[in-house]
Amino acid sequence: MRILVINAGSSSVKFSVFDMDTQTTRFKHEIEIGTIGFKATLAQIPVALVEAGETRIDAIGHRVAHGGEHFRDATLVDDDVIAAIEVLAPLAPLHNPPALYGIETGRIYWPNAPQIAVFDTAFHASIPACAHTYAVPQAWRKAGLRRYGFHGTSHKYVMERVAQELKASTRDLRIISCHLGNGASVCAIDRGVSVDTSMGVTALEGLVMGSRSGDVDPGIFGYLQRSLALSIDEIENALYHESGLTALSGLGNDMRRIETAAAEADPQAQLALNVFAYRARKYIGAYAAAMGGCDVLAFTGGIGENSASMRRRICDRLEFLGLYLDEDRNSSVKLDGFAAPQIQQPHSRIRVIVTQTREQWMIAKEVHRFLSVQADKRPDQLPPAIPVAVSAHHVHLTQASVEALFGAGCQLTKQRDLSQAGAWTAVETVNVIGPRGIIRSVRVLGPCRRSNQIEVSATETFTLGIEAPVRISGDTADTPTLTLEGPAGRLQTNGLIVAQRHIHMQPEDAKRFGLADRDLVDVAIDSPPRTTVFRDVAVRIDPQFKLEMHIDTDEANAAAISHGGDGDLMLTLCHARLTACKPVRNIFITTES
Ligand SMILES: Nc1ncnc2c1ncn2[C@@H]1O[C@H](COP(=O)(O)OP(=O)(O)O)[C@@H](O)[C@H]1O
Ligand SMILES: CC(=O)OP(=O)(O)O
Ligand SMILES: [Mg+2]
Repeated sequence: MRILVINAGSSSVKFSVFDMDTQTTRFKHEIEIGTIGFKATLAQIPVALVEAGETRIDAIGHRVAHGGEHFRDATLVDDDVIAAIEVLAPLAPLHNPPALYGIETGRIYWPNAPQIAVFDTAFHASIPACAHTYAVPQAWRKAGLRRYGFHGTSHKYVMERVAQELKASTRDLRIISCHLGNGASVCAIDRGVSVDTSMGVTALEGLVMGSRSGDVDPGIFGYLQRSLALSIDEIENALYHESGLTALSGLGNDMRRIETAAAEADPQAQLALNVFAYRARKYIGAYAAAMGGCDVLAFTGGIGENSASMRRRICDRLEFLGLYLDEDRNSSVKLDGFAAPQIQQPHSRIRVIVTQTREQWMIAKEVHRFLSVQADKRPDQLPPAIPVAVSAHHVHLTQASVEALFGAGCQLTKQRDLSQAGAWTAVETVNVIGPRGIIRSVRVLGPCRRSNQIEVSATETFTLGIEAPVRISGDTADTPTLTLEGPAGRLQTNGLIVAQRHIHMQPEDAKRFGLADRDLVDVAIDSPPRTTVFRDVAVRIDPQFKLEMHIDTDEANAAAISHGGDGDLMLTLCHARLTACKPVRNIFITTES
């Protein structure tokens, strides 16, 4: 299959043709938008392809910057999708209109090729509410005002490439990805998912960019309107087109030119570099705090890839995080092929990696995957129903904790077996104590484990007064600490999680469904009048497992599944079905090779 990918950025249009059978790039080209505008630039694509002999196109992938609330995955473009992208255009005025024009071009020149939109915002759908919510009136938030974030395809590629380079799983890494191009953003990627990013509801927030301001005080709008009599359109236009490096340097948006002028003692150019670097450094510090640490700092985008001196400026004063750049390695970075060199000193706690971004390749992979899933989605292949069980709050304990809570030498007493082989409820219960409140008589599950794990619903984290991460069972690194109380004593322990909804299945089930461990799937539970589709359901595969989906009490309540209150655990209550035979995505994809 040959896929044409069109990536309409704010300063350039990049397009490539990939052969997915051989996993090779057949053709790639980039045109600066410059003064001719995006329409004239995009019109050159068919011409360039014909000249290169690339006339066979089986499918077209489009980078669409803004997908809003609705588009979390690659989507087949039809009239409704075009209309939805148009509606979002005011939130991405530099990006969605060129993407739409690219789609129109595709329809005219390759009318038989399916067109698939891949959204910048999709990778950031995982950002938690505390990071995506603006503290503004509810009516505005209802109207869709929230952090969406952009450059998601690029940040996702950086995550995968970094993990591959370090021979690590993305689930073990906290990555801060800096995409520094004409548009620029930073992303905090915590164990495989985006948890914060510097761009917001529009691609105007965050870092200083080529011609965009990045963060400003929202108070300036009223001030500029009243004091300088500027209209909203004038203010917005200036923030998009006449700000950033262009405004600070007075030399335009080209970082090379600004660096040259700064070296020749131009004070405006020097200020531009300092403001750019300072803002980036500030976000890196903030995201290290957001993730409780950082393992990798990655640079990509035209500036991140090419400007050793900007990387140096940004990393200066990050030594307190344990980040020590190696000056020689930094200044001798060569990104031939798919190189991803490490440029930190040997004793640096944080690895610093530079890599070219590969947005077009990522989009081609998404398109290919999307079309393969479509091909497999025949109704007769839909898998059978999956039993659903609801887990109430419960704890898993180590033997040492059992003794601390119930007395020296105490062993848990089995109450009854649970549906998953080897798991049982114990007679014992504990009180779970947080800074704000207590959950009493929480059931202990056996057998003992290697670490303590306390599973509560998101609602109950408010009772406790502690914020808990959504995690797959067993993944308790860096989880909050609280107090457990038993008849023989109290114990401070970490391990508080809200369990990620998941499906247990055997390898044979997985094969039948075409799924791999840790794939994320969409699952529908038909429970009228509150039929619910759960997304981000993790697949867990083990020969010991029995096919069963587990949700918590909050999720059961949302889907109107009656589960007999907080005490009951794991009774099969209803059935769910996968909405497709293929994963939506995998939580911890590490390599593309
Ligand atoms: N060798 C270099 N040194 C410094 N900056 C560079 C270099 N090469 C490219 N850049 C900068 O990269 C930016 C463009 O980045 P790019 O990622 O290609 O843009 P876009 O966001 O349009 O995709 C420009 O500011 C350009 O000056
Ligand atoms: C979202 C954005 O700013 O993209 P680009 O860097 O391609 O302009
Ligand atoms: Mg870019």
